[in-house]
Amino acid sequence: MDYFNYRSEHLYAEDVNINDIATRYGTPCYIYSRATFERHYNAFVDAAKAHKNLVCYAVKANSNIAVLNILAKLGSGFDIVSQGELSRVVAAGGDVNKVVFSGVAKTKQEITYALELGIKCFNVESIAELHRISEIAAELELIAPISIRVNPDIDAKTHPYISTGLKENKFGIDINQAIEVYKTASKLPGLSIQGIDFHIGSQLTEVTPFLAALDKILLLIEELNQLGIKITHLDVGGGLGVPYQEEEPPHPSLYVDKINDKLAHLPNLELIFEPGRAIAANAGILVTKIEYLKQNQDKHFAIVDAGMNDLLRPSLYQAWQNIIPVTLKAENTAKSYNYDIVGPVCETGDFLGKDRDLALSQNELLAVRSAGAYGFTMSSNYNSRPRICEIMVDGNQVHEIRQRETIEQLYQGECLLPC
Ligand SMILES: Cc1ncc(COP(=O)(O)O)c(C=O)c1O
Ligand SMILES: N[C@@H](CCCC[NH3+])C(=O)O
Repeated sequence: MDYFNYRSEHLYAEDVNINDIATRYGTPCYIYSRATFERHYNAFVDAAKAHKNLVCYAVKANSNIAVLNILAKLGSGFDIVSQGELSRVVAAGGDVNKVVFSGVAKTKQEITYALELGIKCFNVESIAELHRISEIAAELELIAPISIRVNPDIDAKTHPYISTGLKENKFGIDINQAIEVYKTASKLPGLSIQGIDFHIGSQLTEVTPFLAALDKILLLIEELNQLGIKITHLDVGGGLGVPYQEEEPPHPSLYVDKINDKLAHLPNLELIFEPGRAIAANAGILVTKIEYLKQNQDKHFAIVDAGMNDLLRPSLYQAWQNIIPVTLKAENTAKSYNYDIVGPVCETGDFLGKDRDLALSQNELLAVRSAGAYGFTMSSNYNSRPRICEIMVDGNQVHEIRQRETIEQLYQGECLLPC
């Protein structure tokens, strides 16, 4: 089921014509579907019912507080990686008791903030971090709930930049050191061992790497048990992929089922999922206008008003995202060419898509699909371009959930030298 559909020749988000949104709010803009966020979140929760579970949405995928609020209302927990993300969860009315804190570089300030708020768990990524958390907790006379993020050295078979579970990646603690680290944790003041976690990468299109990692982690849990170190939750991270092009990732229910199958002998272990992309990617599109069409030799360019600063994935990972017209043309009204869809930024790598066979005209609108995750959150002001607005469609209602930045906001906080 898709909440972005054509009705006659016009693309709609739920019950709203995309052209109407673009006319009212301008382009480029991100447009999200509330029903899609809810459906994707519920797919995880419904599937996970067989086991005690908590879905902690990965805030980095799409951190708009309206998105977080929609998920919080459904009971979601959150996976965060910074004080900024945690503040967003609080601003969105999220439950801090359902927050897990990942990330390799947690600062003293961030740890203190999270500890005082009373988050569910720190996912610890190094021995040095473990000591830092212990010292801060002891000083504040608080107990920090912790989990060790284990790096299981498993190939996630995804893009190298978004693979996180190999021993050469900076994430987590080497699986061979994990037992020693748990032993240390059990002796340090201010810590309460709660769980074990792993996250092997993003945009995984098969379950096999997850299950291979899980096998290694289950052996570790057994070893911990024998040492008398009890854990109450297992956090399997995020990483489930989505279909951008021809990928066929498993449906969340299949993925969750396969994980549940492996945990049948551990009914009291709470299972935590940290999906980001699988919830947010296909809940959003990026709408952009063609400013100019241009032909150099045999090359056709459609130069659009959105660039790599608005959607970085194609430039950074050579990621393919579908690009479709917002209004379908009657056949034979425009000639189709092989286009590179490029942005306004002064970089050769500034493109949204390459080699797309499309019949295009100046000023028409295009929609880049699957842009709800790692779209706005990775955007920047490069080339002094204001960040664009975000719109949430809810049935036939349209809400501007983030205003387009103004030109003045670009240099807010900057100042001239006194002379
Ligand atoms: C620790 C952690 N959890 C969850 C996620 C979310 O991943 P995804 O969006 O692929 O589900 C990430 C990002 O890769 C992550 O680093
Ligand atoms: N930003 C990446 C995913 C990285 C996930 C964070 N560990 C993407 O757009 O695919």
